[in-house]
Amino acid sequence: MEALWAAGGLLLALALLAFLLYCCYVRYIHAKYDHIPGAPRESFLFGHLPIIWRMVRKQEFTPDLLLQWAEKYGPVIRMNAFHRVSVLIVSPEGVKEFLMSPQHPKDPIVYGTLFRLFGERFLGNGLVTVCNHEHWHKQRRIMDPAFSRSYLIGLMDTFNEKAEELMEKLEEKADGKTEFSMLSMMSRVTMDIIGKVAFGLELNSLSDDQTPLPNAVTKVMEGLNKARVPFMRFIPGKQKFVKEVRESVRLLRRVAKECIDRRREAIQNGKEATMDILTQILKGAALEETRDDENILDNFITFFVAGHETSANQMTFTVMALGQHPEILERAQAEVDEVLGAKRDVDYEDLGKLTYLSQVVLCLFGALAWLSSSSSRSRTKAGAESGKEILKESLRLYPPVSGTLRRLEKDDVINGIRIPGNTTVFLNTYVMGRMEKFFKDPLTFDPDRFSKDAPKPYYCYFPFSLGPRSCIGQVFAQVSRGLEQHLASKHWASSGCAEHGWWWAPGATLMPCALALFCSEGRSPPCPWHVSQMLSQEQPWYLQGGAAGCTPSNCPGSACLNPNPLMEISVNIPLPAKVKHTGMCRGSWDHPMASTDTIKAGKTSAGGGHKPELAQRR
Ligand code: HEM
Repeated sequence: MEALWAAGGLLLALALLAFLLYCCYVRYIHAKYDHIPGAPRESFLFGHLPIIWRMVRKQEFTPDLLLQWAEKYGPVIRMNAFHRVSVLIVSPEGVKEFLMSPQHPKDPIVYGTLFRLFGERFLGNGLVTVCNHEHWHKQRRIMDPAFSRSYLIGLMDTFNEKAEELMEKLEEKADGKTEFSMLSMMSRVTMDIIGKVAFGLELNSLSDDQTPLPNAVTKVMEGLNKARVPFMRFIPGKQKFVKEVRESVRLLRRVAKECIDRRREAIQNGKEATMDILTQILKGAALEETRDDENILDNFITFFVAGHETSANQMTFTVMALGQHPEILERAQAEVDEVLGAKRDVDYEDLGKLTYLSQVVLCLFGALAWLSSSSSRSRTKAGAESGKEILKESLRLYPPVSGTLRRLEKDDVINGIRIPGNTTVFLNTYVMGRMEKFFKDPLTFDPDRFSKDAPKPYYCYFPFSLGPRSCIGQVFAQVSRGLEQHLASKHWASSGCAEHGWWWAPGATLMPCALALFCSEGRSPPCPWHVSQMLSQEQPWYLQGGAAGCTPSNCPGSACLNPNPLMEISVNIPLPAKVKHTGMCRGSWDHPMASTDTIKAGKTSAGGGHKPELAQRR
């Protein structure tokens, strides 16, 4: 017994000693980095983590904290977590240094966490996550031709076809009553397009939302967002979810394998291989000395994940922004009318002329052409002259991928501040895109800031990243650029609340949350925040769409011109019986293209993310 006590005591003493030594190490790290400005640490050990945890708990939007820090402590800002220090850099000099040179690899500590998802191999060593430069370069060189101009010209038919399918779906829904989630529509169309053009798969997720592969991708994205919660995998009550995510990852890899086997067989049987991403992946694999099938599967998943959600989010954000700015919408419409006229399908050559939409590559324009040709809008030159800026501006304020991380291996000096080697460096386009220092009046949506005569935002704007590791799918992403036109021409729009702005779900990518919208011309939009409040209130609520500070007591009755029975349809969650009346005021949102947002955020799988302060800054 005594021996047991002694052993226990010894273990305790050793643990204490280890802890003390660890504290000394943390102290040493603090001393090494404390010359770099940063917010005060909340805790010796946890550093700045408690601030972030608190925000995550309150479902606040963490990139806004970085923005505050950048403005207060920038351009080089220290962030502590245990013995690790990351440095956020918000200077063009720093962005240039870290993104343009292959000398600074992606940070393996951060990207390594995407190798597996809840224990299942996920992105592995695919193109986004691979950190070893040689390995990355070999893969990228082989994939690049799949994104060349000649390849993209060959894809026009597919894009036209998918665009038409989407437009048919939207037309079907546009009866002024039917509710649907715009984000989910965008997600499905981008998934169908990537499936087809990258891997020759007909997913048909736009017409059938029960197809297994798209559902698995959605589940995996949800898992990716939730995986940020520490020890999520081991939390009781989350086991079912974790199991579903793991099964989805396995399903993706299984489908990938079948698809690859089919393609290999076809090639062996002498069939001419389509020049798509899969062919390129296989070509790359064939050049390797040892075949690495797992790496092929990594890339299959990488393209699905990297390609579809980012594009869908960007499309939806842009649609929302256009909904808020009818005058910009009109200019965009004018351009499409002018360039496409009555054409139904769009040629590759047309794309260059749609300057407003910045070298649009994908042919959602096919449908747009048709839609705009049926419109009676007047044709002006204004749109064509100023067009291409909208999407750039949308990506400035709402970049789906907010930033990227690099590893600084040796000491360096940026903006006169010495950064020690072996540090994670964080470059963030969301933060820089919202700083007054780089963009005048940064929270105003103003596409003209990207016009051809305006000063170029060098190294402070990088929604597709910059340099060698920039987005290979940038041109694919332009699929979105037709969609706004369609939405423009059909009076689809979305809205936010003057008080609460848009909802965001910070996750693997930035995604808009309050996205279920339906085409309801002439109807004023309710504010998602107010609807959510209404749902959680005890007393009956009088909903006053979009107006700030609306309460049952101050609802000015007569202002509620538009008692709206459809409100109940437009809210995803069944309204409690106690909601007696849902009138909507004709307030600042009352413009001819008003439509309705409904609540998804905070109550749904989107993860919720709401930050009231955002609104004032939009
Ligand atoms: C609006 C849409 C998109 C945005 C905003 C976007 C943004 C980005 C960003 C910021 C990166 C760098 C990531 C990092 O440094 O960790 C990236 C990389 C990448 N993206 Fe995209 N992307 C979009 C669409 C696409 C599409 C459609 C595809 C595929 C068809 C794609 C495939 C990739 C790949 C493979 C990489 C890794 C490139 C490399 O490291 O060589 N992306 N993207």
